Amino acid sequence: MLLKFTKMHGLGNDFVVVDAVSRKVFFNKQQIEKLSDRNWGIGFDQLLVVEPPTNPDMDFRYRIYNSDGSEVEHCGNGARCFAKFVLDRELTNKRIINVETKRGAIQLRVLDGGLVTVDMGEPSFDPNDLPFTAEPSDALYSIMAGDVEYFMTPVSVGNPHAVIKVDQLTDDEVATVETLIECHERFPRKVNVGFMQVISPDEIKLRVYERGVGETQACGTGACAAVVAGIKQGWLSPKVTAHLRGGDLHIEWQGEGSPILMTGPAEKVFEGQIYL
Ligand SMILES: N[C@H](CCC[C@H](N)C(=O)O)C(=O)O
Repeated sequence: MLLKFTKMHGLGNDFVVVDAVSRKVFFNKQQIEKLSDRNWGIGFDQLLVVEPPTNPDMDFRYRIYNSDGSEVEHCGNGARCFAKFVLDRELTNKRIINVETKRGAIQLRVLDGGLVTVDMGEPSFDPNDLPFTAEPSDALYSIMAGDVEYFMTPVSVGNPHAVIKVDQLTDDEVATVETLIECHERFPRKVNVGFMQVISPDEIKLRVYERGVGETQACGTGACAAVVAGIKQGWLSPKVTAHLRGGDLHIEWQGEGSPILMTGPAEKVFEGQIYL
C-alpha cells in the first residue's frame, strides 16, 4: 500500500502525520517501529494519525503512537502540528479546533503568525492517575534509580510525567535515567522524565527523556508537567517560558481546577510517500 505522509516538528520533536480522514489507515506495532527507524524507515519521535471524530461535537480524532509503537494519551507538540496539518490540507477552515484524543477532548487555537495555543486540560498530582505506586502526598517523592536517589513530582497531563528539579542541567542525569523509566516497578505503564532547572519564577530550562522514544528535542506535555509541578511546589509563577533544547514554549496555569495553556510553533518539513 502506498502511504502519503507529512513530516513535521514542534521545536525539533518530530512527527509523521497521516490523513486517515480521507482514507482509513491502520498501523500495527511492527509497521510503526519500522517507519520510525531513522535508518530503515522515515524516522520520527511520534506518528500522528488524523481520523474523523467518534463524537459529533468534535472536529477530529487524532491518535498518537511513540516510535516504539505504543499508543499514548497526549502529545503537546503533536497537537500543534496536527492543527497546522488539518488547515494546510483543508480538512477544516476553523481556527478553533476541538479534537478527541486518548486523553479526552482538547481545544486548539491557531493564532496569526503560525503559533498554536493548546488547552491541554487539567493536570493531576494523584499518583494513581499516572499510575505511580505511592500514597498521595504534597511532598516530593523519593525514588531510587540504580544507586541514585531522585526527588520528583509525579504529574499526569493525561500522560505520565516525573519532574525532577536539578540545580544545573548536565548530560549526566538524562543518561542515567533509563532505569527510572524503562523498568521501574513503581511506574507500571512507564513514565516520561523531565529534568528542570529553575532560572527564575517565570523561566525554566528543561530536558525530557520520553517514554517510548528516548530524549527528544522538546516535549510539550513535559513542559506542561514541569511548569505545573514548579507552581505546585512554589518555585514558579502562573506564566512560564520553558527553554527546551529545540526552542521555547509558553505555558500558563492558574492553579487547581484550571486548564494548562501551552503556546508554541508547528513546522512542516516535507511531504512524502512510502510503500507499507
Ligand atoms: N512520549 C510521550 C508522548 C509524546 C509526548 C511529547 N512528544 C509531547 O510533545 O508532549 C508518552 O509516552 O507519554
